[in-house]
Amino acid sequence: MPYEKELAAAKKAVTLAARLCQKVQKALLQSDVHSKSDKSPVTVADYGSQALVSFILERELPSESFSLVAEEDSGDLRKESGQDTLNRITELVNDTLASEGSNSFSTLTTDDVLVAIDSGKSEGGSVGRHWVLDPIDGTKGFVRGDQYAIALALLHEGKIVLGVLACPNLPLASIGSNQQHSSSNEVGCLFFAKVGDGTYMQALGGSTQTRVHVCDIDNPEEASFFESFEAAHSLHDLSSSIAEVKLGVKAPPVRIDSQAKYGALSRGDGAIYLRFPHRGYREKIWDHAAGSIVVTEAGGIAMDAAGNPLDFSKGKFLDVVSGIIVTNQKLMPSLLTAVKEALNEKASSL
Ligand SMILES: Nc1ncnc2c1ncn2[C@@H]1O[C@H](COP(=O)(O)O)[C@@H](OP(=O)(O)O)[C@H]1O
Ligand SMILES: [Mg+2]
Ligand SMILES: [Mg+2]
Ligand SMILES: [Mg+2]
Repeated sequence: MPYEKELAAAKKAVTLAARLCQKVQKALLQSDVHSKSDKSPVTVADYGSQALVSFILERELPSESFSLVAEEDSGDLRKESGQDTLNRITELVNDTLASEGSNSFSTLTTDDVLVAIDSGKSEGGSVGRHWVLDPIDGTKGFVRGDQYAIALALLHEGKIVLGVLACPNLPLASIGSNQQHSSSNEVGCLFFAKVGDGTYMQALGGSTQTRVHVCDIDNPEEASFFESFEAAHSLHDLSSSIAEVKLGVKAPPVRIDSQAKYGALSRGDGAIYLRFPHRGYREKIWDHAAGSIVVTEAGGIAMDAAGNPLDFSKGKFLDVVSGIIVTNQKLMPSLLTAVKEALNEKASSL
């Protein structure tokens, strides 16, 4: 089966990175540092997650040439002022590797950690294979104690062929706004997809996997929609005018951070995800690579606001027209029409 060993390595890497992030988030919430706008613990988890994923992928796939496009770089850690942070990251990475329980465990030095982080400097592109990583997507959610994701995808000849999404705080039960209250409050989901093979979900750290599908709603009035929690990341007014006014969606928006939105959509928790960044913002491939294949392999579609497919082959930026929209096959035509109308109205009112 194509990409079988890559998928196994990606799941292992992301699961370990999630363990590191959970530990840091717990300490962060207990120490209340997040309310003091001290960014260092976040940095520690972002860097630690990136170092771990990079290290595990190279270790598990030694025969392949390794290229990684990732969000973070080690610049600040190489400065005098970054020494303490680097020591803390190295300790976290080694503790997490030790918890893996394998015999092949080796202790990493601070230099090893810097090298692992800097493996993420690749520019990607349309030729060859490149891993694409967001070590913590939804950093603001992470600091708040809310949703975040570790998002890893494989780009091959310009197409995303595999994606793994760990969502440590996402309930295993549905979070859609139309859902009945669930008796289970267990959290921690791992979504994964390979091209042509469907999307699966399992409990983070568990082994039983279930195939998931986007919802099959065709009446927008019965749909619900996801958007960013952060209004700075997406125009909430525009989403409301599209979903509520134009499409007649009745349910209130479900606002959560990170690519957990793609994961939730892939299992049918809601029907639509709308993202309209403020003018001038350029999307990055790591913010959508894993999420988009998780949704498309579950039967959904992700496009830009003009109806173009997402093109991950142009380097680290994902250039889109006006925004990103995601839904099932049945709703996409009416969603596209509503989006075009709303964007035209917005343009003519400026
Ligand atoms: N002004 C902006 N507009 C749109 N997206 C932004 C933004 N500033 C940051 N982002 C991106 O939004 C991502 C989080 O998305 P969401 O709002 O869905 O949680 C961030 O990922 P990181 O948290 O990995 O930096 C970041 O890449
Ligand atoms: Mg991100
Ligand atoms: Mg990030
Ligand atoms: Mg970031």
